[in-house]
Amino acid sequence: MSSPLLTATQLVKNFGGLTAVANVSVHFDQNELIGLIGPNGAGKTTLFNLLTGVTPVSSGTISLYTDHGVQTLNGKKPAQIAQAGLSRTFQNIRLFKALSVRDNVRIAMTNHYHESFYSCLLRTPHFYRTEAAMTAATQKLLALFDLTAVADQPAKNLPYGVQRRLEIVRALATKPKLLFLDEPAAGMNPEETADLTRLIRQIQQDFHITVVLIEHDMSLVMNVVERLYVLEHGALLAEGTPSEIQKNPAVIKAYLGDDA
Ligand SMILES: Nc1ncnc2c1ncn2[C@@H]1O[C@H](COP(=O)(O)OP(=O)(O)OP(=O)(O)O)[C@@H](O)[C@H]1O
Repeated sequence: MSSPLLTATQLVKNFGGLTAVANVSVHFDQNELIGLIGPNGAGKTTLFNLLTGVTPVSSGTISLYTDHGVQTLNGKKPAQIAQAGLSRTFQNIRLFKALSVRDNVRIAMTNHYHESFYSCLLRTPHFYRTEAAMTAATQKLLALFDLTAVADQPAKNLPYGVQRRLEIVRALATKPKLLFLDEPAAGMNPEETADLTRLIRQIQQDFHITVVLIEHDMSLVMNVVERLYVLEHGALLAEGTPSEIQKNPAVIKAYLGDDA
């Protein structure tokens, strides 16, 4: 029996007269790999923005199941939501381009390692223990995702597909329970997309977290996810396994068209 991780109930987002998300309810269980698909402008990124606190909801509730009971995420800031265990990547790459690969990962980690101002200033034993723990955790992540050889290079020197991989590693460095990936394969060549498919599976196996993926590349989505939500015009059109979605007449009509 799967355990719930996050539920969002009747989410609405209005931008002036436009309803970008219309009464959408979704639930994500622990260790699930979920896809979110839909035509351009369907409301997928807006839904991610609502769930991660980037955009406030017009109405609806977002609840996170934790070891200490159910926590509502409504009204929380992105940093508080990240602290609660939700992490994400964006459609456009957002790295510190001039910093090294290692520093990009290390900075993402600082949210998780708490050090007081005085501890930093006075260089207490606790400060050195935290520094050592961050160095070890950074090295482990870089090794796991095949980035050790480029650890000292500025992020901007990496090929596009590797920059995207680094973004995912940065999101993982915050130790999330739930990872949102917004079109991770956008702009990738077939070889990079195949690498990404392996990477997403590896994250599932090694980190035991829930991954929610927005993706236009149907072969990637259908290959990787266990369950899918389909949005159209801001509303939920369908939910099901990849094979159920591929057979769903409403989805075929609205979205998959001749590709189904
Ligand atoms: N900040 C905003 N202000 C006004 N309208 C917005 C804003 N953000 C999104 N929208 C509108 O909301 C609708 C949904 O946009 P959204 O980006 O969520 O769609 P999407 O499914 O992610 O599309 P795509 O696949 O093209 O990325 C669109 O009509 C978009 O123009």
